[in-house]
Amino acid sequence: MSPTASSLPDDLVAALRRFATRPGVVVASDFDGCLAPIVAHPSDARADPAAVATLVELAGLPATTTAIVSGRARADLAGLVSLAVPDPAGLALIGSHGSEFDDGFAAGITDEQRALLAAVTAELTAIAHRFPGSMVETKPASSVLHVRNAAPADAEAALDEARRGPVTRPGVHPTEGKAVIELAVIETGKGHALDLLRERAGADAVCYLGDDVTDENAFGHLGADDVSIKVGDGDTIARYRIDGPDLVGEVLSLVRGYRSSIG
Ligand SMILES: O=P(O)(O)OC[C@H]1O[C@H](O[C@H]2O[C@H](CO)[C@@H](O)[C@H](O)[C@H]2O)[C@H](O)[C@@H](O)[C@@H]1O
Repeated sequence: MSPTASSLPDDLVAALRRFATRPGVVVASDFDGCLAPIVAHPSDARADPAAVATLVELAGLPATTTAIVSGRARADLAGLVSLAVPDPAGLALIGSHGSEFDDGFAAGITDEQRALLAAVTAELTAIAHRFPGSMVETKPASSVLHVRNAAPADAEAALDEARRGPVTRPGVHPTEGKAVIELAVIETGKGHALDLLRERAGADAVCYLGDDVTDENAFGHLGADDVSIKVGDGDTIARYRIDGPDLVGEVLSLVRGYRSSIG
């Protein structure tokens, strides 16, 4: 298949062409805000089926590893991905901000951490009850206070209560994202997940797309031969930027086109 004209920036197209001709590659993307547009309720997020299908097709090419690296719990991520492509064979799904691989947790959870998570979840739930529109999402090693559907003043007050309360507990690792504050009881990092994918595949280069604060950690693990792409607005250390999730499918499709056309 030969790549066609693109609405992507010229320098990004050139970088993707160089990337696709490397002997071994990893192509990975964040989920929310990249493969799936941001929506009001986490359970309503839907990935672009064509973009996910392209990742699956890429995974079928020689020396090509593909992955979705998400902040979501892996089981939640797997459920949403299967709505787009029922059998995403070959596509690695990594949840909990890079900690939850197909083969289980990179780091185990101790009884002490489990107790801390229960306490933190109870505190966030109490905060959510006081601020209408807020809600708590639970994951295997973290809990998230969502304030996207709260009035602006309530949203800020809820986040402040979390920052002054459960965030200060020893052993809690807070991350702020898009209308959320997430409290984990283990250290997470999407960059570490990319390092593992690169190492396991013996890859020469990695291409990663991300839109949120936790994706900056992933971008920080990429080097000169890699392609880092920020999706949407906001400060970033990524080398390239595209306007929004609508263009993610185009990036993946271009890589597939270039990579399928090499001998
Ligand atoms: O790493 P990602 O795949 O981007 O996951 C990051 C978080 O995504 C979800 O929350 C975000 O998307 C929701 C649906 O569009 C939106 O309502 C929320 O405001 C966003 O923060 C997910 O719920 C979190 O668990 C992920 O950590």
